[in-house]
Amino acid sequence: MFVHAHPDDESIGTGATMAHYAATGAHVTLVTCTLGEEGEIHVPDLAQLEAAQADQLGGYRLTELRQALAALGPIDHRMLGGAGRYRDSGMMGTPANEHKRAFWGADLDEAADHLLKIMDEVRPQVVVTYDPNGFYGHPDHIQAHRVAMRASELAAERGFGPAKIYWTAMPLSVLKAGVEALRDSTDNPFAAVTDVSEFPFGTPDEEVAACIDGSDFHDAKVAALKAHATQIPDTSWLYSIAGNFGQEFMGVEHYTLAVGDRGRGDGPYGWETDLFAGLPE
Ligand SMILES: CC(=O)N[C@H]1[C@@H](O[C@@H]2[C@H](O)[C@H](O)[C@@H](O)[C@H](O)[C@H]2O)O[C@H](CO)[C@@H](O)[C@@H]1O
Ligand SMILES: [Zn+2]
Repeated sequence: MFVHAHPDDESIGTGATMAHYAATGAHVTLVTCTLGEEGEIHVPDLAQLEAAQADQLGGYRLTELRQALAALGPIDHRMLGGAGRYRDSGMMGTPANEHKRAFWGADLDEAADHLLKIMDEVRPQVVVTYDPNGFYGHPDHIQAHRVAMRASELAAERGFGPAKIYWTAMPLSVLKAGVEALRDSTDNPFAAVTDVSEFPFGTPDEEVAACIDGSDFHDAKVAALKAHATQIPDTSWLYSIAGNFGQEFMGVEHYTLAVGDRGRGDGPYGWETDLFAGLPE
């Protein structure tokens, strides 16, 4: 089960992992917490859907999300509390944080109860969400982390908690390699970056627990990103990295292990190659 904040996060952060496990026949559930109503719009013809005008972007992003999931494989998709229950809170400190339905202001136990109901039905062995900083500090990502962890705690009290909980992560070695790979690129989005510590994310390699190689699903992930056209323009840094550093960046996704026991792993830090490592077959 993947718990994500907005339509597009599932593809950007865990698209290759989701496609990998969907292809193995695992039951992959995605829970999306908001419709992304406050997002930018990189498709000029749709500019008037923005929150300040028609305020229809959320509904449109749900169609983008469904198209993205079709590219990733059979995915059981749920909206937390039903579509429209929680609203995209906007970037930290913006007025949208105060909207009466903003996810950032949601009652934690009420939101966790919505997720608990899905967990009781699906009984996930593994849950994937963000770290306490929401990977990069977005309020909806931080709240998604809190709701996922609270629901998992309540599920465990009821005897159906997940055996393992992972948080998305970007190893510093991969960040460094990505910045280096783009250094001579004409459209280097990170040209101003002098040190990877400037990024709001990045995990020391020794703290990473799992590296899921979904390179076989690189194209599926790119197709899913393309589906999110209002958020990810063709000029996005995501694609420039794909061109210069694609397989490693786009097809391989990393995680820290927040709950559960690590299974057998590879390499200098014993990174698991399977999120189900160590669980009974
Ligand atoms: C990947 C992700 O979480 N995207 C969020 C994020 O989008 C950012 C936002 O539009 C910001 O204004 C841009 O400068 C930045 O480039 C975007 O990544 O926040 C949006 C508003 O909450 C959200 O809709 C989007 O899914
Ligand atoms: Zn997001």
